[in-house]
Amino acid sequence: MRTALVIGTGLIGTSAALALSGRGVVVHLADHDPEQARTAAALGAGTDETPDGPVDLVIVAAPPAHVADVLADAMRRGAARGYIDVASVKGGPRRELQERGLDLTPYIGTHPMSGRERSGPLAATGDLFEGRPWVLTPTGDTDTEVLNLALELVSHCRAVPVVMDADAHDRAVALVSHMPHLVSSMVAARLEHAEEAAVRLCGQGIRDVTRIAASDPRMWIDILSANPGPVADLLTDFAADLEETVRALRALQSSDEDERREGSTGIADVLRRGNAGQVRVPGKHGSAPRAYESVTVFIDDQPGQLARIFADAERAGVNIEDVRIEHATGQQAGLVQLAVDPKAAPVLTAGLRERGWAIRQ
Ligand SMILES: NC(=O)C1=CN([C@@H]2O[C@H](COP(=O)(O)OP(=O)(O)OC[C@H]3O[C@@H](n4cnc5c(N)ncnc54)[C@H](O)[C@@H]3O)[C@@H](O)[C@H]2O)C=CC1
Ligand SMILES: O=C(O)C(=O)Cc1ccc(O)cc1
Repeated sequence: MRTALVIGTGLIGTSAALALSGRGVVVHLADHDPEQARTAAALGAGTDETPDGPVDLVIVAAPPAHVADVLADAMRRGAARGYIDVASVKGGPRRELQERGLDLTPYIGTHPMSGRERSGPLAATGDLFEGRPWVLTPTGDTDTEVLNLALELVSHCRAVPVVMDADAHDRAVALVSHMPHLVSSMVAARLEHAEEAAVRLCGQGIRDVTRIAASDPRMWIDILSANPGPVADLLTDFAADLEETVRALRALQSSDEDERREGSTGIADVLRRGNAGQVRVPGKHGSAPRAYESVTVFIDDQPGQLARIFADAERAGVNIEDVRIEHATGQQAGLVQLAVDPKAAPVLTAGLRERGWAIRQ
């Protein structure tokens, strides 16, 4: 691929453009708000000048509700050899294009499974898609040359291509992204009017559960409007679980011992099923999940602390698989949790202690 045109230069479009530009592809940037394209160009994602002739690949990164319009317009004016979009839903845009009677052989619906809570070009990074799945939904009619262009894009972004049927994709993302997003929002919504004294106690658990609730509601209204059926089906099952759980908790309040036992069984059941689902979440690089052991180190909130811990871990010959930081409420201090291979945990603990670090037992 030598040239590309990104239409919609927000978070996703600009991130893809940065990755392509970094690999020597000439990238043109367009947005219905020219200021966004100018910003993306200023960040080094390409040029906001209109291409002279057809480019190799058009990448449409506008909100889902606009994708079919933007694609249809680009296809009608013969803007490229191949066309893709990156919208978070895949069935709707394809059907809309079909209804317009367009030749869909040069089109592939795609979806990079990577994002951030922030929108716009200023939130973009060229490494956003690294190691993440990038779903491609070609059909039997898709032009092979276009599939190759899409695969080249995925490879330039260092993402992992995953081929799926468009509707199967929409059911899958309802399960792993859209439904969890709403549940996160509903948990976070409980905090809106909560007392300050309660909110101050927030720890890592609620931070994890509510992180994605910080996202831009406009984008999520678009996403959910394009995939309402599968999400509503999943929330119906979720509501049944909620009802069961409330019933079990009420039973735990009973003075009757049998009822309390039943309540306890009900709660144990939901927690056990949660464990069984959680272990299916893929580990890093999309591999099968691995059980790591956590070594927790106390740090002061000062420059250079993390760099020193990492250097000391290297001296101990231990590979850090993952890392998270828990900030202590109201103190300039925190806890760094280093996830390591279980066999390496005692080695790391001893190595860090030797170099003066305080390790949580
Ligand atoms: N935000 C995320 O985490 C992810 C989003 N996506 C998908 O990527 C697409 C873009 O999302 P973001 O980059 O997050 O949004 P964004 O809000 O950061 O950027 C969207 C851009 O599209 C432009 N735009 C809107 N209507 C347009 C039109 N008719 N023609 C040209 N440009 C138009 C906007 O001005 C804006 O610059 C969406 O379809 C979304 O579903 C895919 C994966 C992850
Ligand atoms: O939901 C997730 O897993 C995210 O991390 C962010 C995200 C949001 C929207 C998408 O279309 C894809 C990914």
